[in-house]
Amino acid sequence: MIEVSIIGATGYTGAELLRLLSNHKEVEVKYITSRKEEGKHVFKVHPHLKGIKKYENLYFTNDLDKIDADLIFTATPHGASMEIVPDFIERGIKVIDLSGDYRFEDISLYEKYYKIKHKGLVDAKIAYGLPELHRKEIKEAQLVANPGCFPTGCILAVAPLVKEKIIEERIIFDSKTGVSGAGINPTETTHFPNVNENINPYKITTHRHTPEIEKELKKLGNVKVSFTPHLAPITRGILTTAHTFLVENLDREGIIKIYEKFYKDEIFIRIFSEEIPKLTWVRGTNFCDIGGFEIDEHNRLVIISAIDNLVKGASGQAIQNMNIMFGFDEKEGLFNVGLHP
Ligand SMILES: NC(=O)C1=CN([C@@H]2O[C@H](COP(=O)(O)OP(=O)(O)OC[C@H]3O[C@@H](n4cnc5c(N)ncnc54)[C@H](OP(=O)(O)O)[C@@H]3O)[C@@H](O)[C@H]2O)C=CC1
Ligand SMILES: CC(=O)N[C@@H](CCC(=O)OP(=O)(O)O)C(=O)O
Repeated sequence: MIEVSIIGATGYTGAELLRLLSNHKEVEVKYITSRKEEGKHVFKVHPHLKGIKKYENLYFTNDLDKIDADLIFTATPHGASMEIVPDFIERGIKVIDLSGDYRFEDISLYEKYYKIKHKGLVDAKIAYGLPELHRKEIKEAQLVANPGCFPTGCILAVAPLVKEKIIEERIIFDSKTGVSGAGINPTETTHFPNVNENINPYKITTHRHTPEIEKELKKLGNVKVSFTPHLAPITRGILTTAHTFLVENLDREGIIKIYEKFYKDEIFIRIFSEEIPKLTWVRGTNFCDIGGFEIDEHNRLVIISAIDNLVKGASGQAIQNMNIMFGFDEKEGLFNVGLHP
């Protein structure tokens, strides 16, 4: 049994950590933090958690100096995490950061896209927390940089193709996301009448997840990544359509075999050879469903992936990383089926 604490537990990913950890056999939640809800009981801020026995004595605190645990999740915005994480690292505590602050080995790339000055990486082993590609590093890390939601769906959709070098360098990702990806604070962009009955493209060529996807895929092979996100009138989920171009004449069955082999030991990757993945199949789950595998007459190979942005795209993946870091069963607290329909 380990103790964990959550910084930023009023937000969407913090709340999702609490929801998923309520079922985790190896974890007690010791501290949860908030600046604006200090002193309040967890059930007051998150009434959907009411009745969870292990949270009966859990109150929000804002005293970060007193926080300790075997592991701390920082579910805080980028820029805020780098102010908080170094102190925990110096105190020898393991940390999983859900923001983008520690995802880049090259800080100048971070600064270019996030448009903020980075305070510098910490003196500790840092792993990029995508278990399907970095399980060994995650196991040995003191700090895990949990991947971005879009990068999770995009990278997993094409990793086998890049590794096998059977596609051209250029890959185009078109992703549709649910509004919870934007966090708990409403904005003009997330205002209901602006979202409802619309599909709104945004940051069409400049989204900060583009370099994250590219630098990770470059570890597998040469790629040039183009990425465009769209806000869809749904609460959870990211559906990604990946457009790739085959360099040799391969058939659909051959491609599917490559995916099945690449992901054969991955419990959270489901390959669909016939059906096209749907967001409701993964809603509330840690699965990344992959399908499509159709090839047009110009050798364009289209792959579709579906994840829940709050689970495999954030808090579920963070718990999967925690399970790896502490040697727990990787499925613990995470193996459930989607809220379909
Ligand atoms: N939503 C998603 O689908 C995904 C989000 N992420 C990333 O995870 C992180 C959290 O996202 P999300 O939960 O959506 O964000 P929210 O805006 O919903 O929540 C952020 C939380 O962080 C706390 N917080 C904000 N600033 C500070 C600060 N300076 N110091 C301490 N606490 C602070 C806030 O709590 P309070 O105001 O109560 O103090 C708030 O509850 C972000 O970096 C985000 O980019 C990653 C993948 C997916
Ligand atoms: C709908 C929406 O606004 N989504 C967010 C993704 C948030 C996120 O996951 O950010 P990080 O993974 O980088 O922390 C966006 O496009 O900025």
